[in-house]
Amino acid sequence: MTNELSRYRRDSGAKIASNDDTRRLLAASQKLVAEIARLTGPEADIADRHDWLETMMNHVPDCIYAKDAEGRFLMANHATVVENGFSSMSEIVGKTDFDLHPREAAQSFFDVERRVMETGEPMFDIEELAVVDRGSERWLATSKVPLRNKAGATIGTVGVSRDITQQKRVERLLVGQARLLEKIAKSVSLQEFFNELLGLIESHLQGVVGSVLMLSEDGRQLLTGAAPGLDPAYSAAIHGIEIGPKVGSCGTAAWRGEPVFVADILSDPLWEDYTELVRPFGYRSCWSMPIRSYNGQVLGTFALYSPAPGVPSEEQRELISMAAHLTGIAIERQKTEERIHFMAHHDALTGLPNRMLFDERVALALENARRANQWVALAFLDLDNFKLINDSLGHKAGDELLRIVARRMLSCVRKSDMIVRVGGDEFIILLTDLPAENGIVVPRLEDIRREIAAPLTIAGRSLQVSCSMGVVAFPEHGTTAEELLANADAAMYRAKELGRNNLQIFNAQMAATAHEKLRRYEELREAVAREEFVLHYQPQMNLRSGKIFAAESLLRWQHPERGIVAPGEFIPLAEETGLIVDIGDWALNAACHQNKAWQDAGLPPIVISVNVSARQFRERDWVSRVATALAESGLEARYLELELTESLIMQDVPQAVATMHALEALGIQLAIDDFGTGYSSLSALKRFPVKRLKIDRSFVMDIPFDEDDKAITSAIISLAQELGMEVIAEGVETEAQLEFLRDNGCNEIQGYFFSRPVPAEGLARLISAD
Ligand SMILES: Nc1nc2c(ncn2[C@@H]2O[C@H](COP(=O)(O)O[C@H]3[C@@H](O)[C@H](n4cnc5c(=O)[nH]c(N)nc54)O[C@@H]3COP(=O)(O)O)[C@@H](O)[C@H]2O)c(=O)[nH]1
Repeated sequence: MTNELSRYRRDSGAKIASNDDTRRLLAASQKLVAEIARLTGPEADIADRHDWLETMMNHVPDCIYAKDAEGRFLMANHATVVENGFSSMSEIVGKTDFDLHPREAAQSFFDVERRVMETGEPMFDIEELAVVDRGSERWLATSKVPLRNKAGATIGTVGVSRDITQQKRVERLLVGQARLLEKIAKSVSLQEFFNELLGLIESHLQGVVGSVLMLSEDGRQLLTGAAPGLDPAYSAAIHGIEIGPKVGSCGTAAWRGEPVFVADILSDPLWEDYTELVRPFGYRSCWSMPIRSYNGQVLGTFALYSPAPGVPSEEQRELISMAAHLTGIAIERQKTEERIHFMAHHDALTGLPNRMLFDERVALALENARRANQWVALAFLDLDNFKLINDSLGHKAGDELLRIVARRMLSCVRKSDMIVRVGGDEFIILLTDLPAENGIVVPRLEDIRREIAAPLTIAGRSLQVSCSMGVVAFPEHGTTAEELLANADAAMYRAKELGRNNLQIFNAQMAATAHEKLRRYEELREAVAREEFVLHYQPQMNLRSGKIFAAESLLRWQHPERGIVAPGEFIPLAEETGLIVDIGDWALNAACHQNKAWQDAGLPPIVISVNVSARQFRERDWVSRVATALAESGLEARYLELELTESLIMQDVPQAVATMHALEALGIQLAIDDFGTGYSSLSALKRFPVKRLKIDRSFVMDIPFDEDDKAITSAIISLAQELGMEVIAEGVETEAQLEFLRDNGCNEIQGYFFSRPVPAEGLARLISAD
């Protein structure tokens, strides 16, 4: 051991197994034992054997030594002599570790030797951490075996110590790397990761300090990520430095996108402009490596500073490279997580916060307002006629409109406020930090309405959109987010009822209306559960044959107290709440079963038509539900017709066409209901696999008096004929209407003129009488 050894620390106990090298050395030391016995015994004169043994021992780079029972050196090889600062063995013989080392270290060596002597058992590979002056460490693997005389009595120990510092450093580095990767996997903060990484590198390469600098969002500046070992004043001085072709090591490395290893800061031209800045801190060399993303984009720099001039060794280069690589992974990982978090909390189309983020923030906003005795305003906003724009100008235009509206709203609020897209064309506006007084909220929300209503151009068309708002204020209209949202919804409903394009502040009457709506919903939900429905049937007549060829099934609610309730009273609520899906399923199944029952009863077969709502049609398994209804009832598909409205189809034409083809493939007939009231494009119409157009009652109603209605009706009849479709007129109440329709080529009619909708038995009578 060298004179530099100032402190020794025993790190671990003995290991039972030894490695091959140790075994080899122990074998050699056994020979030494024998030789010592010989040298100290009566036959101490075999000089030749002594010579070769000494040569062998002195060429071994490890320390080999023998001590007596009191720990006095009996002999030591050349490595031991030199390590302890002597030049010949005679200088060390007779000395103990207490003469050579600090007491604590000497005691620990002696304790091991005493244990070996007492137990008679060797101890292998005791790892000892030796800390030398100036803090550098050395690791030793020491093995000690008992030294016995001829009679077998233990008279001391033989020891072998080898330097395993390099192996230990590599091990520690590998463990450190694994721990860093684990930290990346566990998504620890970047700060924690950087500090751990720099700690690892700095402990491995003593005398250097590291820094991680991150490139700013705009890619122009370097910002300090972590540099715990650098002088804080220096870190502060380079924070925000603009990258460039001659900006020290890091600024240049980030600019060039390649490593920049500067051997002498004080003379290198890259540091020319910064020598005065760095000089007081004493850094002389700086080796910087760009940190890159998976796709090669520069994210920052990893650098090592040393007080000594020079270029990095191969090992140092490898470490810098490894550190920059791991840092890149950690930064990318964090960016990915931030992106995922952002996507989960924001609307992809507008970039606005979504409902999830709103739910997370609103409770906090209310709590803050409560504590500060402030108000919070919450408004539901719905664009008027958005669907019309979306359907007529296409989804791309609709998306563009939503983005413009989002931008306009954002321009009217403060950073602390929140605009949330909750879906479709619905938004929530959350205004916070409001003084507790009336008269502030409405003007600010009216500003938003005005801004939204400003003219705009989309898809080459000039447009103006209005919106409706329902507004509540905390704490006046509710104290919890749920209560406020429900009341804002009620106010919004009222705004729509009043013809849209207005703002309504919540009031008690709205609460009553909302409660009534909720009550009606609950009642309808129970009606669905109890199947309190019945179908009535309205016959459809062919004027040429004079026979009923089909009947439209029309739903009625058999209310336990109110008796038969017309669909107009509950279908809108069912559609709004989604209950229509279950109700529609019930109606479809009931109609199929009834038609099959009529056929089984021997009545002439007719087609039964069933109304389909948009919500039903959008169900992913809708086609298979229809197939199931047919299979379960046993009705042949050709006796079922589904009535789809124009607006339903136009909501998503490609999807609707695909679903219609799937239904057609089942063998079902399709009809477009209320034709003429929607806005089917004629080019789209010819792609629809539709058998029949139903002229809406509103056109038939005023025939023969209204010239426009007559013109529209005859145009629809001609269109159907051109497209090879059947055409039926509904709502036919008079002979004059019937004559007009017949004269214009429409031979299928439905209406009170022939029959009102009737219960199943009534229709059976009509068909049998036919
Ligand atoms: N999704 C579902 N919607 C359904 C279902 N059943 C009905 N409905 C929808 O309710 C609307 C109103 O139906 P209803 O009150 O039964 O009115 C129908 C007829 O009674 C009425 N009609 C028929 N002929 C005449 C007439 O000569 N004059 C006149 N004033 N009214 C008449 O028209 C309604 C049928 O219209 P349409 O469906 O457009 O053919 C109804 O419109 C359905 O949308 C259901 O099961 N599911």
